[in-house]
Amino acid sequence: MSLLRISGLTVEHQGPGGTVRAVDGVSLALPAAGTLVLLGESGSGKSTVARAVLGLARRATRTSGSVLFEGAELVGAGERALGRIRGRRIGYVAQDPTASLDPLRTVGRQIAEVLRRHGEAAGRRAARAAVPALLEAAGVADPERVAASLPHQLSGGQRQRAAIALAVACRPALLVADEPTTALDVLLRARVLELFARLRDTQGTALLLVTHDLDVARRAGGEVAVLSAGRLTTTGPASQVLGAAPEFPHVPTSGQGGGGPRVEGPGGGGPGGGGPGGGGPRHEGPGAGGPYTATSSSAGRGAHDPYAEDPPVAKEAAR
Ligand SMILES: Nc1ncnc2c1ncn2[C@@H]1O[C@H](COP(=O)(O)OP(=O)(O)OP(=O)(O)O)[C@@H](O)[C@H]1O
Repeated sequence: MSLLRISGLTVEHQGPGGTVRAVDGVSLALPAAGTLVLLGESGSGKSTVARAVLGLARRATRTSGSVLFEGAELVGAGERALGRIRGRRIGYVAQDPTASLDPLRTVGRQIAEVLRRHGEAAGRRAARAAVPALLEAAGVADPERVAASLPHQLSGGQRQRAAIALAVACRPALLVADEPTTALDVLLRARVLELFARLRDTQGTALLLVTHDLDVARRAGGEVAVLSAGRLTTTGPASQVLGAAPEFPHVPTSGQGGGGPRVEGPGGGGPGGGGPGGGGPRHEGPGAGGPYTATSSSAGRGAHDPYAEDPPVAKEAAR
């Protein structure tokens, strides 16, 4: 039995301009301890699939099809049932780490609480003592200071790593990570991918990774599913779908279209420039080849904040 089996998932948003079919008949499977990368340009529907897995349907959204997680149907499930799964069996790292972190409590307190709630550490003192190692494993260089900080006192990269530590503190069976490395520099990006691989190897944590970045998709390994305008165009092992990874470190920078596998459009910025709705549309330059090619119609549609409407639920999901 697959840990996660998505069948014929279709999600439509009703807006003032009419109905947008963000996801159209997507079927995917992820085994326990597996890795599945959802790859696609901005607006292709990646985040919508991730939200459906978390049961984070928005108002004015119609979802059909099936999302089976550990044999339980999540499409149409009630908030109570979803609440038992989110933040316990499924950990969530959002594109924007501020959606996961409570702004009023220190990072250390938030992580310690998850550790206690999930029986990873007995008692307040043991939980607090376990926090720095968890932060360190998520790539935080000075874990004691970060644990004692409020989220706004941290840099964007530190916040993202703290959010990852929080999401994995409950030892979930599945980690859903939506562009978790977009705001990180290339070395931290590699460390986060290593962390995911270690979690898979040591705890059997499966990973559903959402990214627009070909390089991240290659390095994450596992299966890749390419989404374009809400539909799956290709699925298969990363090495087959995307070819071999270039030598590390490889830092795609500007939008000249030559050589590199990922090309930022003008204004897209380098690493760190791709926050929600930030920067220009991201797209592949000429010569990128492969199945992952942007269409100009969908590349410019990502200027919304995908979590703006439901921060409390997103926060709950990360606990
Ligand atoms: N609440 C909403 N109302 C209307 N349309 C929406 C809504 N949320 C998403 N969409 C549309 O659904 C499509 C898919 O959006 P989604 O956020 O899933 O894409 P994405 O591939 O994750 O993009 P990004 O990387 O920019 O987040 C886009 O066309 C988007 O504009």
